[in-house]
Amino acid sequence: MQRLPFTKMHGLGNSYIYINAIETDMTGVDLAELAQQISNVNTGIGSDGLILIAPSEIADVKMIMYNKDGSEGKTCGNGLRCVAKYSYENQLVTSKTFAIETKAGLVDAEVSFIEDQVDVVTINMGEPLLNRSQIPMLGKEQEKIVNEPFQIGDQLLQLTAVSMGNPHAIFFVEDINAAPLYELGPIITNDSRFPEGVNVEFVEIVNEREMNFRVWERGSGVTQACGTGACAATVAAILNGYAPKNGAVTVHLDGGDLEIRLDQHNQVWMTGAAEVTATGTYQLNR
Ligand SMILES: N[C@H](CCC[C@H](N)C(=O)O)C(=O)O
Repeated sequence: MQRLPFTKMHGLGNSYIYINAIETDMTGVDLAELAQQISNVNTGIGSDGLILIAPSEIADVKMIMYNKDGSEGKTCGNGLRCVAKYSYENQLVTSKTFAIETKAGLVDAEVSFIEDQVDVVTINMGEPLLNRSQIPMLGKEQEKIVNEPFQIGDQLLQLTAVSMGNPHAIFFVEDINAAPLYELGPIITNDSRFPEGVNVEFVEIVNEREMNFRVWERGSGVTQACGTGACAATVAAILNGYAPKNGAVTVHLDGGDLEIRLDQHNQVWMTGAAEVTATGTYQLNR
């Protein structure tokens, strides 16, 4: 019976079970299966998925991320903030700025403190990808998908698609509380026009500096927050003229607020909280 030390952490309620794979040998463990098991709120610990903090040859640490359904994600904004917090507080890194490797590439993290605890983390999430082939999305229309008609069943929506290393379909609505999140989220996330699936976001513009946001995540369903989604939604708002370029936007997610900024070098910066919920040991092979 293998016992796995874990830390449960969340970014605005978007929680994952984190395993330090630098100290715990995960060789031979089926990570997709483990993600499904450990995420189960009844027979597991309960989370939106599994994240390993692993050795990296090109950065200070590596994040390996799985959604609740066992699908592997290429990157995860809330996960990156928690990986940064854990890495600093557990001496995996010594500087307060360091690099994290993901399947979508390298990101730079900076941790800031209240007393000796990491309270807020800023991540440079890199450059948004806008071309149809980069999302990826099928179709022969124009390369960038900005306010494009998107027929789903008997409803015609306006789609803006952005990749932050993972795919996001953003729909602007008048009232976030009336957004068809549970009706259309599970349908759009598996729509064949997105060959790798897609994270689905509904966004209500409050003003040019604020937006309300809800998400149906690829592989996890409705979560309390989605960091890459908040980045993608901010880029989409700028593309549609709802927010100023190089502006800072406060994104109000179900679980709290993220500060997102697109700088003059086309880099997307995300700042927000990262919190530890619990530590313990998980019994594998049950
Ligand atoms: N479901 C996403 C990964 C997690 C993203 C989200 N939790 C975040 O904070 O960015 C995907 O399959 O692309």
